[in-house]
Amino acid sequence: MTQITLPRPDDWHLHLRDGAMLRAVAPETARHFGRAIIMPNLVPPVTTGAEASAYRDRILAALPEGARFTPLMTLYLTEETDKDDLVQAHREGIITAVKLYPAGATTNSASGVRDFDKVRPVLEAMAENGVPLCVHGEVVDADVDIFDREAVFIDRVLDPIRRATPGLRVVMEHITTAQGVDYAREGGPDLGATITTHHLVINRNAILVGGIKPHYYCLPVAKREEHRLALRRAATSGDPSYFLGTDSAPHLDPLKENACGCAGCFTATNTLSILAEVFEQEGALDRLSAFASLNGPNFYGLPVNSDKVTLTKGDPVTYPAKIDTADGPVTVFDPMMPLHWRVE
Ligand SMILES: NC(=O)N[C@@H](CC(=O)O)C(=O)O
Ligand SMILES: [Zn+2]
Ligand SMILES: [Zn+2]
Repeated sequence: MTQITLPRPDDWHLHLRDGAMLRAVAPETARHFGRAIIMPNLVPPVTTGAEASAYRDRILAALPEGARFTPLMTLYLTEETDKDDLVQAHREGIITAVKLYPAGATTNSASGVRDFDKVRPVLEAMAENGVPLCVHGEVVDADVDIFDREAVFIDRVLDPIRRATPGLRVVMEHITTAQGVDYAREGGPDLGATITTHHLVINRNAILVGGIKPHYYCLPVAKREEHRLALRRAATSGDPSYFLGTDSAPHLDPLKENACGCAGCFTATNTLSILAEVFEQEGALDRLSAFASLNGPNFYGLPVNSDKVTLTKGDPVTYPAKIDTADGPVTVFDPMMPLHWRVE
């Protein structure tokens, strides 16, 4: 096969940031994707319907002329979240989902949830009103090894929340483990999971072998090879539980190449070429559309995009090593392999 055509893909987990960074990265996603779930972890976070609406306007203003890209907004869940404002923002179509960050788990998560009992009434209102909860699934307890934080979160936090809140629709964001893959598969129609592009490509060696490679550091941190292989089987299976959420998470290079570097891989620029390469390696090009274009809208109850994208196989594609923002450069994720699929 040298050409594939799919319904225009969507990105069900994306960081666009704000200001100069937003203006630089929004066109990178809008070039290939129809919609994206926009993460609310700005500083300060997007916590109210009014803030989500204003942020959506800033995103639309940052898009190139003629772009057909729809940002799907989220609210950042805090222990102070006003459930009436949340439900109203969802009814009015301002927000598509709500994001749960355990406090301290990742970039800009200090305002996240510490005591899960405090958000129980909000979660119940979300279940009643069909508002999906997107979850960064890692515990932050100092005694839990960073490579175990996702698996422990499933047992200690996620499973109890789901049992206590029947009907709550949950997306396990950026799963990185075989345990995440298994839990998502067995969770029924109210549970889905996003998988990033980079976790299909790298295992934890990418971060540490031959020196510290800050551009491969993200959260949840990449795990052992057996977990990467489980993610590849899941993503390429066609199973409706799994869909693409790139978690493209730009940080300025000086903040990554730093004694305390930020977590996040910036993959918006070359994601579709990487995915086509991965799916071809797995003999699953015919299932790329399920993962990138169909399963996400089906989970969220949205129509599949009506326009198409075509990828053509040929000589290795070129893409910039970095993109420029008015505040400095951002390194594009290097998949450490040639990419042969060009997006037309
Ligand atoms: N994935 C990351 O490593 N970083 C994300 C936050 C997140 O998605 O956890 C970011 O905002 O930079
Ligand atoms: Zn996260
Ligand atoms: Zn993220």
